[in-house]
Amino acid sequence: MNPMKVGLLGFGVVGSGTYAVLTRNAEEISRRAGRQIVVSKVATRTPAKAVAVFGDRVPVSNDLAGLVADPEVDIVVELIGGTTRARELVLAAIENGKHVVTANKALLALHGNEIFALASKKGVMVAFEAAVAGGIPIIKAIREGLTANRIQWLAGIINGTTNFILSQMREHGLPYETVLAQAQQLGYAEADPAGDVKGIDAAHKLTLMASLAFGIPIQFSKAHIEGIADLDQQDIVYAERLGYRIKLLGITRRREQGIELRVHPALVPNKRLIANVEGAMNAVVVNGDAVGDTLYYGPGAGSEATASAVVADLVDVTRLHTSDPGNRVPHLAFQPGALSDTPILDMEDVRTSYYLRLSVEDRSGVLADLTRILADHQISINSMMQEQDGENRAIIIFLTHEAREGDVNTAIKTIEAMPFVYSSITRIRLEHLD
Ligand SMILES: NC(=O)C1=CN([C@@H]2O[C@H](COP(=O)(O)OP(=O)(O)OC[C@H]3O[C@@H](n4cnc5c(N)ncnc54)[C@H](O)[C@@H]3O)[C@@H](O)[C@H]2O)C=CC1
Ligand SMILES: N[C@@H](CC=O)C(=O)O
Ligand code: NA
Repeated sequence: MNPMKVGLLGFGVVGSGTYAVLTRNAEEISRRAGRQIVVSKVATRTPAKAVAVFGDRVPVSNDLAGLVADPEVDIVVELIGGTTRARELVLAAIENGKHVVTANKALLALHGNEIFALASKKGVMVAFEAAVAGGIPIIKAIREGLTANRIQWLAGIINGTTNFILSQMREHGLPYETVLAQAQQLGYAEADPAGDVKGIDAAHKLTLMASLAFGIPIQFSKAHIEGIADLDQQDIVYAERLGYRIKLLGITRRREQGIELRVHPALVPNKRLIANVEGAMNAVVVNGDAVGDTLYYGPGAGSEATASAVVADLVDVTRLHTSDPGNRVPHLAFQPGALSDTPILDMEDVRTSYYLRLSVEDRSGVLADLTRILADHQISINSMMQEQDGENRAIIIFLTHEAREGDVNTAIKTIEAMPFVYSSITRIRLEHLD
């Protein structure tokens, strides 16, 4: 049988890893796929690196539009990143009847609905395992392995850079800026790490997982996104003393009124497996009504780890490309005509627990006033800690039971206006993950 011909767009970290894995494991991959999968063409902005690898065995150019139009290419692998040029090329490839494999979570979070609709119309596959949690086969797990379940919620550490930063801050007590520079040096962070530290990269991945879990269109613009830049070292230390770790979590949960879709730092009980995921590793917990909790752990980034997912998609596409498009696994796990219009909840309507830290005057009556204000806003205290903070000052930390975010916001404003409160309140959500 003729080999399946792959056109590679981009030859950076993931592009070069994809070629390395495809080549090294060629024999096993063809035994699995039923035929050989070969890179037949490469197009990238600066071809020198690829030319050095391919020599004259494979044509390498900077003609990306030419590659997606080439009748000899069966599958286009988009690994250039970004959302403008990548969108044009992916749509053109689909228009030309080619299957697409991409690692580009930003592209799919912003333009996935359009891309999947066109792909369904054209009867081609767009595979994206590498786009969420890199090498962890989480798309496969949610879309196929858990298909019997009504998924209730999922939560994940889905950005390696921020998890590395938080781990280093906790273990070595280093300030945020120092650790971020370290993450950049080690190559975990992007050249511009803003998307990582602001939580945007995690929100791209979470938005895709929410669609797969709940059968809703991709709605990145409705995600609530907070990053880790404002986290204070002292809260990492207090959290530890209270039996928690602070993690940047992506959480999506089905509620009666709608779906929560949020990325923010959170205290997680340190007895939870996910609280012990350290460094640049990723992990996702998925809760289904039949199976209960399942946990997926592994490298969310890196050249060959991400390539592992890209190549798995290539094998899937190779196995399935002659199948009836109507019988393939739907892009978003649910049939395109069966997506639901369940709304994404406003952050004000999210319910969770909270860690609240504030500095107050140390005199009688203060605690009573604080607890009264919290009670007035339907916020019930689970536990509290108090310690001296210089003369006549005390630091108070409340851990609350589940409360409505909007009520917590109002209570915080009321408390901050009290004359005996010396600081703004530090509020970090607390997730029991049950
Ligand atoms: N690096 C990683 O660990 C992971 C990356 N990804 C995703 O994989 C994709 C690729 O990432 P990397 O390989 O890390 O990036 P990279 O920056 O190492 O490589 C990008 C390649 O595409 C080329 N390129 C970029 N823009 C281009 C344009 N407009 N026209 C022509 N060529 C262009 C570059 O010259 C380079 O060869 C991105 O979407 C990224 O988000 C996903 C999971 C993990
Ligand atoms: N910058 C990302 C790379 C993979 O998606 C991360 O840090 O996780
Ligand atoms: Na993955």
